[in-house]
Formats: sequence, structure tokens, C-alpha cells
Amino acid sequence: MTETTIFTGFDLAERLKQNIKMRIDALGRQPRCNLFLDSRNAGASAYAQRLAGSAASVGIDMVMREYAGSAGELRRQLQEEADAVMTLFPMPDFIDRNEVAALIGAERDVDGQHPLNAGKLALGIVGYRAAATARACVLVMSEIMGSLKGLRVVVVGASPVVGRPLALMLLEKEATVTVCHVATVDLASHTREADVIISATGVAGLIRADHIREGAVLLDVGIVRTEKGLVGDIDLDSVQGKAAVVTHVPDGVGPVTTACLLENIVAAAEARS
Ligand SMILES: Nc1nc(=O)c2c([nH]1)NC[C@@H]1CN(c3ccc(C(=O)N[C@@H](CCC(=O)O)C(=O)O)cc3)C=[N+]21
Repeated sequence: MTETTIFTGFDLAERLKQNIKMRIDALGRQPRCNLFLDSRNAGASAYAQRLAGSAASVGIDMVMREYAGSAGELRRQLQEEADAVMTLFPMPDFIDRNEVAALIGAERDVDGQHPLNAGKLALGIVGYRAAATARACVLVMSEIMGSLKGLRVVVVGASPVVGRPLALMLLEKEATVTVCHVATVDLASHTREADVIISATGVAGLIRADHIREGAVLLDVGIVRTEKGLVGDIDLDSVQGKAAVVTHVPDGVGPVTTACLLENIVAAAEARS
């Protein structure tokens, strides 16, 4: 039996926000980010609400917009003046996400979705703008465990905003990384070997006690809206007493993700002034 610590991210997020405020003071003007979303999606609207609130608290002008209904109109929206442009998944299917990234440009990209930023991350070249959610996972892991060197980490999910960039960032930290995804055969045989499991699939309760080894650290980056409210990928009740640490949904990695995105917005504004 292991005593399980439930991790919440407010302290870490608050420290990041203090630093963001100082950088905005030094910048001497209000950074602006245009945020586009499909508010019918639960994950996207939860994130956008949090982003709007925390942006206001540090002095970032966050302009929230629904995606336009046609490609022509969306192209025009994406080119409106701003330091940063954030386009939340899911995106409308009438436009290609590579075209969206190209219209935004690497300098205004704050979620690591431009091929130049993604490519620099893949090659280990410094100075890239990386996906906020993936960055938040690395910060939370470092906060909990210190060095990640040599740790066996299993990432569940291979999305462009979490799984893929995260796997590359963990390699940079010298972890041994396994990426599992929808076609993985016998998920538990992989996750049971892990010191750390990060799950980002959006399948509620996917990870249970029989998926983990005693004393594992679990990061939950899933967001599912159920009749009981927002829940994550990890079945908290099941892993209690076996995991060493598990992040809570909501209020675990989420607040840190928001702070990381604000940090990326400030970096985009700094690079421009
Ligand atoms: N380009 C892009 N990048 C993303 O990173 C991205 C995306 N598209 N599309 C949507 C998903 C979803 N996502 C969330 C991030 C934080 C919270 C978050 O902060 N949640 C709060 C709870 C919010 C609430 O209670 O309403 C928490 O966990 O504490 C939620 C969802 C990022 N996504």
C-alpha cells in the first residue's frame, strides 16, 4: 500500500504568472492574442474560459473568437493584427491545419504548431515555441521528481499538441520514452513498466490500478465532460493506494498549461518589440 499524493498545479502556475507579470511590465505594453475556437467542444471551451480569466489577471489582451464559417473568412480572421494567434483544436474541416499554421507564421505561433517550431523541437535546436500543454507536463514532472534523466516514461496519446511534442521534450531531458496510441496492443504491458505515465487521450477512466506499478507517478492530461463534471483519463479511485502521485482533473496540470500559454504569448510579444 502506497500513500497517494494528489497534485494540484495552482502554486506552480502562480509562480509562473508572477514572472509573466514582471516580463509584461518590462515590455511596457499589453500583449495581444487572438484566440479561435469551436465552443461546442468541451475541452476547447474549458481551456478558453481559463485562458481568458488568467490572461486578464496578468494584463494580456485575449480576444476570443468563434471560427468563421468559411475558409475565406477564416483566412481573413487569422491575419488580423496581434502578437500571437492561438487556434484551438478541433479546427473547422474546410481548412487544412498546415495552411492555418502558415497564415499565423512561426513568430505568432504560441502552441508549437508551425512546422518551423515543431521542426526545431524535433531536432533539439534551441529557441523554438513549443506546445503549452506539453511544456506544462514537463514542468509538473520536474516539480514532482526533479531530474527526469533515465526515468522510464510512457506517454499515452500521440496528438500534435501533447503526445508528440512531449515525447521529444522528454528525450531532451534524457528520459527513456515510450509513446502508446490507439493502435497499441496491450497498453497495460507498456504502462506497467513506467516510472511515470502521462495520459492525454480523452478516454475517461482509461488508466486503472492494473495499468500501473506500485509507486508510479501519474499525470492526467485528459479532459472529458461527463454528467459528474470534468474528469480525466485516470481512474482516481482505482489508483489510490498504488500510485505515488497523481495529478487531479480539474486543477492538476490544467492551471500550469494556462500559465505556459500566457508565457508563450509574452515571448511572442517580446520577440516583436
Ligand atoms: N491547439 C490546441 N492546443 C491545446 O492545448 C488544446 C486544443 N488545441 N484544443 C482543446 C484542448 C483541451 N485543452 C485543455 C487545456 C487546459 C484545460 C484546463 O485548464 N482545464 C481546467 C479545468 C477547466 C474547467 O474546470 O472548466 C483544469 O484542468 O484545471 C482544459 C483543456 C487544451 N487543448
